[in-house]
Amino acid sequence: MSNKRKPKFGQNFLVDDNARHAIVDALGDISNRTVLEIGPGHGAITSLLAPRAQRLIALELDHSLAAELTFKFRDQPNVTIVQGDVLETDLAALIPEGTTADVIGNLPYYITSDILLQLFAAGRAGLLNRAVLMMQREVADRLSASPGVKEYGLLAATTQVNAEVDNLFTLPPSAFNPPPDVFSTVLRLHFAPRFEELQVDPAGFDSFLKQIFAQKRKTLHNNLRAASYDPETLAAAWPAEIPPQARAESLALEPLAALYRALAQHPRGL
Ligand SMILES: C[S@@+](CC[C@H](N)C(=O)[O-])C[C@H]1O[C@@H](n2cnc3c(N)ncnc32)[C@H](O)[C@@H]1O
Repeated sequence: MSNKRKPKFGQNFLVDDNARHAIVDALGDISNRTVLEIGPGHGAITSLLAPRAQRLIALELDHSLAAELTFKFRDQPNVTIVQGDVLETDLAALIPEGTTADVIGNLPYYITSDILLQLFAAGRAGLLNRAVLMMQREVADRLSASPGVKEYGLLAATTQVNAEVDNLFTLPPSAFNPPPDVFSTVLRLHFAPRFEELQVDPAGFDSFLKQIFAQKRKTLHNNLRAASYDPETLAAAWPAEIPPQARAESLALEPLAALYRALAQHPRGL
């Protein structure tokens, strides 16, 4: 079988010099930081990070690119190239104990959501401080959307309960070689899990968010009915601040957390 059409791991390499500087600058002072780079490719960002970071660990799935970078950075002892799948990598094992790391990456777009969930878990474990990530513009818009706008949904709520999000800048396809079909946006995340402040347990609130955002066209009430909450339980627990016909998409995290806490106190009928 020919290898010609084998999918190549979302490889669109950044060729815009201003953009690669802006991405690395967005991480701020990294002179005493451990930085994890996801998908270094040919090293467009890596070569700027190497002289700035105290320690740089770059995770690349593609064997030939990992070999190319290992050779390129062979004389820079603060740089480690790891060949492997980021999603199969235990990030904790890469970060010196008792410290936090920063993450940077022009992400392989086909696994953006999985990488984000992995980073949120590491953020909750207190392993990460901030991340500068490039992703497809539409996905970035969904992560950073506010309640009430059409892009707001499960991805925004999940992101914003784990991190503060800054939408930094957008690049056209021509910034890459080969050019992707989509525009790309760079976001900065500051990992700041809000579970304690919202008085919710992380795993339970995660599941609750999945239930209430399950069907966009349904009201919050009807999504909870579909998730097998009985009407009496919902009536007894419903906070006065949430209109009966509200959709989850129109509500901030605080009222959603209030509803979650109230439901947790009521026996749940089926
Ligand atoms: C969009 S390219 C970015 C390359 C380079 N950072 C740049 O800006 O030019 C994504 C990179 O992620 C790598 N990659 C894809 N899937 C990966 C995975 N599961 N784990 C680690 N790296 C991956 C690809 O091989 C590719 O080098």
